[in-house]
Amino acid sequence: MPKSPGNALARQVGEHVRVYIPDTDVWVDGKVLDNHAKYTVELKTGKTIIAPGRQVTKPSRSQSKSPARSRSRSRSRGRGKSPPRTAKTKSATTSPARRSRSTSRSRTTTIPMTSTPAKKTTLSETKTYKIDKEVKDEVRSLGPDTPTRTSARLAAMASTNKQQPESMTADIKQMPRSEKVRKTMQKEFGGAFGALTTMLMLPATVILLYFTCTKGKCVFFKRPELPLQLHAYFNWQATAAYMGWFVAQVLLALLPIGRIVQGQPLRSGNRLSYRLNGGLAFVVSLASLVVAQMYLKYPIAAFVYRNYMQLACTAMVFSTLMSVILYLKARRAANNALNPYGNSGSHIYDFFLGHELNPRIRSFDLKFFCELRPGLIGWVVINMCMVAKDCQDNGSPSYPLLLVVGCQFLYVFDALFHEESVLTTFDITQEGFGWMLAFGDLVWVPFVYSLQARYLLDHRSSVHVHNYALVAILLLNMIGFWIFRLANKEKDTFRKNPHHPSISHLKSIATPSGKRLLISGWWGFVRKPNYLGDLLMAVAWSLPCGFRHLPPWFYPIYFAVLLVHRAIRDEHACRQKYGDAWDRYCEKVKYRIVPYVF
Ligand SMILES: NC(=O)C1=CN([C@@H]2O[C@H](COP(=O)(O)OP(=O)(O)OC[C@H]3O[C@@H](n4cnc5c(N)ncnc54)[C@H](OP(=O)(O)O)[C@@H]3O)[C@@H](O)[C@H]2O)C=CC1
Ligand SMILES: CC(C)=CCC[C@@H](C)[C@H]1CC=C2C3=C(CC[C@@]21C)[C@@]1(C)CC[C@H](O)C(C)(C)[C@@H]1CC3
Repeated sequence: MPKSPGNALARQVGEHVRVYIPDTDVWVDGKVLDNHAKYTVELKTGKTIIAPGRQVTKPSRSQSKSPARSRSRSRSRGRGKSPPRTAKTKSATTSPARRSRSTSRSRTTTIPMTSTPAKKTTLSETKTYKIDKEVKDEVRSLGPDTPTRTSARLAAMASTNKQQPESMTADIKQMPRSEKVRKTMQKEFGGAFGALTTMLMLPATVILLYFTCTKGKCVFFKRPELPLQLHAYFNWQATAAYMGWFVAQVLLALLPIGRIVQGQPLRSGNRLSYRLNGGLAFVVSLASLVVAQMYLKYPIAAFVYRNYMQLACTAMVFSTLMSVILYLKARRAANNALNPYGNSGSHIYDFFLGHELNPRIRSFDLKFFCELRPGLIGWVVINMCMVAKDCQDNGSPSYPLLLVVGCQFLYVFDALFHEESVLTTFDITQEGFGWMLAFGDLVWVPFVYSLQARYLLDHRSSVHVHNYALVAILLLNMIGFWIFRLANKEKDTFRKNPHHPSISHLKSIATPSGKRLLISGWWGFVRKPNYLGDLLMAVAWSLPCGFRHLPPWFYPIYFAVLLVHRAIRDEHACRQKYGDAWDRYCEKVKYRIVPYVF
């Protein structure tokens, strides 16, 4: 590169240039402020950046390659062959995750930036290129302070690209196209033995919780008297009712009403489409049951109360059968559809964790459906049946019961009306659909999460909570809900469109995968702010039950254990995905869920 007299570099002060930022894998526009030894460039965001000559070019020059790549290619094949307005990405990382993929195949993703097909941005991965550490650190340290790392042009397009917001996630993303799913080497949950034990323990817990805490008694530690007759666990009415409920939910989900959106990119590079009509299913299901109970006089509440255990047992058998079918189906699925964490070769372990990631029957996504419909709506139905039963037995429902049912109604209503957010959660993007999730969705959620409501009905006479205390509990629930909702919304919006105006002020860091991590806002407060909000709500739902008995506190205790374990699992997955960028995030945001505690 020709140098100006003295120590000055070729690009003049005041000249508009483009700077290549290694860790971000993008070029950014800026203006030269100083050109001695290294360039000092002012970016459009107002920040300045110090970069060596090899990272700075004229805007007109093709940015289709990283500087190192460009130089080495130009020697052999001539330079600047790619069309202008493209950004070639590369990795300058030394993360273990990255190193392990040392083959560094070149991959290309084409992103529609506007409605004009000619204007496309091409991102692809090139081989690792070395950059002197001092400069890399300088550039890297600028990262967090630079809210928008692509050029202003990309950012402007992104924020106006309303038709295809999801396409914008790809401009910072390198999607592995046809990577083979690796064998699961490290097993979680204690491997096959742990999986088998869990599959026996969880149904036993559902049964024990029911029989140890019913009307008139609630003794968790005493040996329960379990009935030995089959009809205490199964009857045809309950089986028919459960199957009717499930089929009704499938039919509602299949209604050709509601937006179709795309999920996060899969390993194959594709995205799955999902129809969003959970809100409709929720309203229609509840309205139909209310009409049937109140106007048609079907004794639904009494039936659900009386057949609680039989309904739960039917759901257990059903979810287990479904998991067997899912496992058999998964064994015939394409390799890149498999769950990398449930591909160990052990039948028990893979059956438990889910061998396939997103099993579908045509366009009907079974995991997405089960996560939100039969179990979650079923939970509200059971709760409402407890309220109706309380009215029938006592003339009106108690305030503590109304409070708990109201708070949980809000939680489920929120999930169904923000159905799209679920597409960026751990369950949908990374968890296979096996026994654990099927049982969790179809049995655990409706029949364990409704425990507080059933307790408040069965022990109405022994629960006394002052109205002021109820107001304080409501407040706690709303604070939890507020944190939960905002945190989930922040991450969800960021994942769908990192340039969205509502989150453009948030700081984030680049990762070798091309995806960025939020490090300010809620995700800069703790690493799992959504879990914090959820836990506060869990406590608020048990407080109205008082402290006389343990079973109504089962939910927050289990939930704390689940979330701590889940946070650790997710961190492990994130460390694999994001390498040392994840460690930098952990250094910056020290606590996972509760500041100064965990
Ligand atoms: N009621 C219940 O029983 C349960 C409720 N929940 C709730 O479900 C919700 C979803 O939870 P869950 O799916 O476990 O986890 P998250 O919604 O927290 O999703 C985890 C993913 O978010 C991404 N991520 C993590 N940190 C950042 C960051 N700093 N910036 C951007 N993206 C980040 C990562 O995925 P990537 O980078 O690949 O996008 C990570 O794998 C939570 O609100 C939780 O409370 C969860 C379990 C049970
Ligand atoms: C013990 C056991 C069987 C564990 C399985 C865990 C499941 C019960 C939970 C895993 C993640 C869940 C989520 C929700 C419900 C519980 C399960 C299935 C969720 C649908 C609740 C409503 C929220 O708004 C949510 C949509 C964010 C959430 C997603 C995760």
